[in-house]
Amino acid sequence: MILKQLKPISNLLKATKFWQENYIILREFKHLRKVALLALLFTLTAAAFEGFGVGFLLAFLQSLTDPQAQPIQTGIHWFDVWFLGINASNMERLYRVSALILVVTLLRTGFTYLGQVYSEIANHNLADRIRKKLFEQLQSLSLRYFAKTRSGELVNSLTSEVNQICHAFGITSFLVTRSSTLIAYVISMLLLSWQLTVISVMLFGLLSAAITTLLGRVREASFEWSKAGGWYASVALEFINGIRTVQAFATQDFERKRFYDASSQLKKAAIKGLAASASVEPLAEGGATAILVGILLLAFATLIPQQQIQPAGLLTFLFVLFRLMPIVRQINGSRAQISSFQGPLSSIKELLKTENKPYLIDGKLQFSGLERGIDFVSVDFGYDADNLVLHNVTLTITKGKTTALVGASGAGKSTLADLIPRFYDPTAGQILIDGIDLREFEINSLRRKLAVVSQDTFIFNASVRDNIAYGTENADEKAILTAAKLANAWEFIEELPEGFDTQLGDRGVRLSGGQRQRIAIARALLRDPEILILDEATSALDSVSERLIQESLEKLSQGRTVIAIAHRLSTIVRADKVVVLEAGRIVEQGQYNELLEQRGKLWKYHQMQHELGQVG
Ligand SMILES: Nc1ncnc2c1ncn2[C@@H]1O[C@H](COP(=O)(O)OP(=O)(O)OP(=O)(O)O)[C@@H](O)[C@H]1O
Repeated sequence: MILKQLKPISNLLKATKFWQENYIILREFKHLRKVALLALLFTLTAAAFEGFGVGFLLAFLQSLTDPQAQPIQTGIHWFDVWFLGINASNMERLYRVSALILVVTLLRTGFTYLGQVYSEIANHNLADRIRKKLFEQLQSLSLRYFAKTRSGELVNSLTSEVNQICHAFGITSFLVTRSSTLIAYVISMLLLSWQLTVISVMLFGLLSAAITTLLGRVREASFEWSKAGGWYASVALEFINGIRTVQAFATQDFERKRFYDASSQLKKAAIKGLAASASVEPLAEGGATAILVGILLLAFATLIPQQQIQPAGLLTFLFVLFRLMPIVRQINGSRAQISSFQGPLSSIKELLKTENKPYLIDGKLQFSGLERGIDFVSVDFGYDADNLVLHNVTLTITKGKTTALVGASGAGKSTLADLIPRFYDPTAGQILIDGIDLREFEINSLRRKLAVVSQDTFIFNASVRDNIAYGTENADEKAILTAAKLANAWEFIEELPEGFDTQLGDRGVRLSGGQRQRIAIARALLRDPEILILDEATSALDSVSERLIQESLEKLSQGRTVIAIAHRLSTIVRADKVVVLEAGRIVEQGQYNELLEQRGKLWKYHQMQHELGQVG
């Protein structure tokens, strides 16, 4: 009901520049409107009590300074008789008004507390919603986006910048609280002396304009600060993730310099931002004090001699003005803080925007299984528009057969394989599954039938069991054990301190390359995929590990459609089809022995590896 009546106000708000610039975040308030409205209601009630308090204070001061004067009245008869005691003695009035001041103060502080609590609830709910929105956004983006964006910047936005935004909205609601108190005070001041109020408002207006100029500098500094924060997080993350390489290449000094530079830049940007933001409050306070003194002198020189204001009125006016000063200071301080959050706010808004990001548009068809095969028809692909990595690739991957991709490093083998789970979409041409364009299938229904095994499989910070069962819902213990055994992983899992319960990843045991691969194979076996993409390990494994992995891969491949990226030809001798890629083009395809007989590209690779002793 109330919400409907607020519609014209919300329409007006939507027309403002502020709304249009911050729409992407403000729209989240739609889900928090009840809490936000309660916060506003409590805040306004607290401000109203602040105004009543001033009125009662005037009555109190009048009883003290001028007992003979006509008592101050509200015009509400029962209230004036019962609460203000207009018919009672001066002492009695003093007691009643004192009690009223006490009650009003208690109510004011109570409502201020409720206002603050509810606005904090709104802020934290907002931060929670934004964090989840960012997560959804990142999950729906194509891998193209991640290839171009620094992970440190993303981590910085997801952690520190979201918190800063939450803080910014906390400050905004504080600003609303203080502004409504300010309005209550200005109304009380107007009732006490409109002349003094007009002069005060004009002077404070001038002060505010001066401060606004200063806030421009704060805003600018905040952008630099946010940029430096993102860069620092990137450097820190790279240093931690690359610690092995750093140590192996003895590049500690280089990394130290990079880290120190990023940290110093962050320090400089932070100091610059804070110095600009901190200069606002002293300026506001100095200006406000000068205004207060000026008004005091003016009142004594003109209004009191002309009897335009009584001493009790002037005292109350000055009391209000005195209480107003910290409020004006706080309002300006909050404005400065809000300006300093413009940098993070703009990063988050940028991240939430949808129009400038690559998405994979989901299809509608459910993929229920492969019937014939996958066809690449004149497929071109480039990570960026003017740099094609695959050129005119036409290829058939037949159901139940193994298709091996061979070629020099950088030829485009992994890129070609990445198009099948739709990590990327072709720049031109089509990929057909049983004659239907891949893009028509719902992505997850397709990916559920597919598994990728590569050496850089991500091991999660979880138990061995959970790592194997990752991506397979409701996997039972027996199936996990069978998968681990078939993948030849059980032997080393058994040796781990807590077997299946051993924690892996960040905080747990680190696995060797071969062990990681066997976990990946077990994960894929449990998933029981129809289509299997095998990206063979490039690093040399010892002959025992290699034999174990080869053996488990053969078990995994049985009865499935396999796309194998091979570096050592020995692993694909038995493939049904071999596709040779060179600089993104298919240069040969056919059966292994037939291609060897043609003495073309595959034969050359074969010869080279034969010399190295990698094929028989
Ligand atoms: N995320 C990416 N962003 C931009 N370019 C990329 C990306 N990944 C790969 N490339 C480029 O695409 C080309 C093909 O790379 P791809 O990884 O497909 O080759 P590959 O044949 O699998 O190589 P390798 O055998 O070394 O794994 C390379 O020139 C590479 O630099």
